[in-house]
Amino acid sequence: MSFTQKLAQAWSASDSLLTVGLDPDPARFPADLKGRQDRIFDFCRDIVDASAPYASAFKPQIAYFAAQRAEDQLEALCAHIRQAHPTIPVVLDAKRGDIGSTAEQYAIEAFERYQADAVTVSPYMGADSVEPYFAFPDRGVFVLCRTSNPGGSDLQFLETDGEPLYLRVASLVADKWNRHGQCGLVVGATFPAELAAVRARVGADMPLLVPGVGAQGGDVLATVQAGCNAAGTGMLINSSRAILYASQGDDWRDAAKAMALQTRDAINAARAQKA
Ligand SMILES: O=c1ccn([C@@H]2O[C@H](COP(=O)(O)O)[C@@H](O)[C@H]2O)c(=O)[nH]1
Repeated sequence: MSFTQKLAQAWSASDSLLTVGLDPDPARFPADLKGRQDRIFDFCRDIVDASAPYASAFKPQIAYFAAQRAEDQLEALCAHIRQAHPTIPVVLDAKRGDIGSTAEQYAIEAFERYQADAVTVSPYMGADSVEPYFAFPDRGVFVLCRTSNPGGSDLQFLETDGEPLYLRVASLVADKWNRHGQCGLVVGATFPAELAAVRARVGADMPLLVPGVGAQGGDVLATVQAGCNAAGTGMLINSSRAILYASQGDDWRDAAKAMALQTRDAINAARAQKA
């Protein structure tokens, strides 16, 4: 089954557009995990299991694992999700971008080592830097377009031939790079007007990975109004820290579960309002 099919089934089966972001920061871990050797895996596994009923995707951010020399725990986590929650796709947030020969290695890392269903990449180095990912046509490739951070405007808003660069990226991906129907775009929830412009540019079918609700303050209703397609889907709305660190007390698993439910319900209330 392709990534796109798996994602469509996950949206439908879970009735959720929530992507739970996995950004494990040991400095913010609850006390009961202190001293455990595999605490990054243990923390993420329990978050995954608690939030899975409300999630249609998981998004581990690779830097949080690599910084702690915990890539083996990321491998184990991806294996756990495949085994315990096989219908929920894993989007590896790696934001890679390099020359083709190196990109081949990054693609192998994402799709063979971690067996991710999809990966995030930077478009900045152009077509040959993303081509190696397309050699895995059953996997998803999310290209950075209009990122959620304020500094994203430094380059993404530059005018090129009368339109901002992020819209050129959206057109390039939709018209040229999406030969296998496997591409998506990353567009921040913190910029709903640009999210609407991207949706209008790429049409209804392209999935948009949308970080920025929760800790970054993006508005859920504005996000859904701007980015959902007519079927009420089309987006992976990501929240990481707001769910992961909903509590640092003994109730952290229940608090994460409750926050995932609350976020899923807020998104669904906005979908109902849009319909
Ligand atoms: O434009 C982007 C692209 C990626 N991210 C990533 O999403 C999460 C957001 O975490 P929160 O705690 O929900 O703010 C994080 O992994 C970022 O690296 C993004 O924020 N913006």
